[in-house]
This record gives sequence, C-alpha cells and structure tokens, in this order.
Amino acid sequence: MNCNILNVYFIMGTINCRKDPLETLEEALQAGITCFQLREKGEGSLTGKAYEEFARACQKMCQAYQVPFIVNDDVELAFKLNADGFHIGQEDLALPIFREKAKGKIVGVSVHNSREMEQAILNGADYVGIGPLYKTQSKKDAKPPAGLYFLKAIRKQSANFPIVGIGGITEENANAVRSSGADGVSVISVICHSEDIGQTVKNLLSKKKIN
Ligand SMILES: C=C1C=NC(C(F)(F)F)=NC1=N
Ligand SMILES: [Mg+2]
Repeated sequence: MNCNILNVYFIMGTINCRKDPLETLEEALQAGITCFQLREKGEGSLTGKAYEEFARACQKMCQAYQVPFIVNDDVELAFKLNADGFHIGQEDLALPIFREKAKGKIVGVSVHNSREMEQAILNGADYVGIGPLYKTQSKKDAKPPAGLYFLKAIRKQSANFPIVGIGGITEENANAVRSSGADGVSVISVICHSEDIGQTVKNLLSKKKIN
C-alpha cells in the first residue's frame, strides 16, 4: 500500500455533516483528499438498506476520483461492496480471520499502544491509525488524547510502517502531526464543518514535495 494515500484521509458519516453528506464528500474529493473512510456510527446513523445505498453512493464517487473507499468496522459490507478496504479497532473482529480473505484489500487497524502496534503488524495490517492525538469531538468513547508523544514513540519503533494520525486534527496542527512521524492526517470535523472545504483540504495537504 502506498503510504501517500494517507496524506489527507477524510472520514465521515451522515451524522458528522451539516449539509448533504454526498455534497460534502464530492467537495472533499474535488479538493484532493487522498483516501475516504465511511464511518456510519452513532445516534441517528443510517442502518440496513439506507446505509448500504449510501455506502454504494460514496463508493461510486470515490471510484470516479480514483480515491480508495474504506469501510469502518463493517467488514461484511466491505466485502459485499468489494470496497478497497476496511478499518477495524481492537474491539472489532480479530484481523487474522480476515487476513486471508482480505487479500488485495487495504486493512487498517486502530492502535493505542506499542503492543497493539506490534500485533497489528504481525496480523498483516496495511496501515495503523494512531490517536486520538488531540481532543476529538467525533468519537464519543474516545480514549484520552495521547498527544504527539505516543506517535513519535511508535514511529521510532516502526521506522517505515504506514501511520496516520487521528483525533482533533486541524489545519493548525496537521504539520506537527506529520513532523512527529505520521504519513498523513485523518480528519472528520474540520472538513465536515468547514465553510470552504476546498481551502481546508488544501491547507491540510502535505506541503512537502512527495518524492
Ligand atoms: C477509530 C479510528 C482510528 N483511526 C482511523 C484511521 F484514521 F483510518 F486510521 N479510523 C478510525 N475509524
Ligand atoms: Mg471500530
């Protein structure tokens, strides 16, 4: 997996959006997000057929922009839609079962400590999400902010493994996240609540020329 896809990794569910979610996604794709994760979770989220239809609509849009379409938690749906990949947390189904079946899919895992990091790499994850780095408004059961310390420690432990930071990341702190060792930043609110999504994504994209 090319770690450049982690540069600006937009994560969204219908409840995160203030306007039409597909309009938000389209603007973000036009502005150049490098990866998208559908995270349909929390009070008032879509379920059943409506959820699947919405997922298909997001997937179609990502395909038009050749941006990877990742499904959070719902591995079954990821396979049903033949999504580009899925993202699971420690509490989700054990990855080893899927490693075989997940051939060719991008598999992401949330990690919060070095033991979970080692386990994720052993189980064959393609990237890990580290956070919450700062106070997040998007995840109700988030752990306390880990700050950049943990990100730096994990980067020391795994020099070249694809890592994306998550949790309260904004245009102001995105570069600090990168210089602490992340290959990219994943964001929900800063894009979903932006008055000018195009400008926000541009401000989030890595300034470094990607060689
Ligand atoms: C809880 C999460 C943690 N990290 C990530 C990602 F940024 F994709 F790695 N996604 C999640 N849904
Ligand atoms: Mg999860």
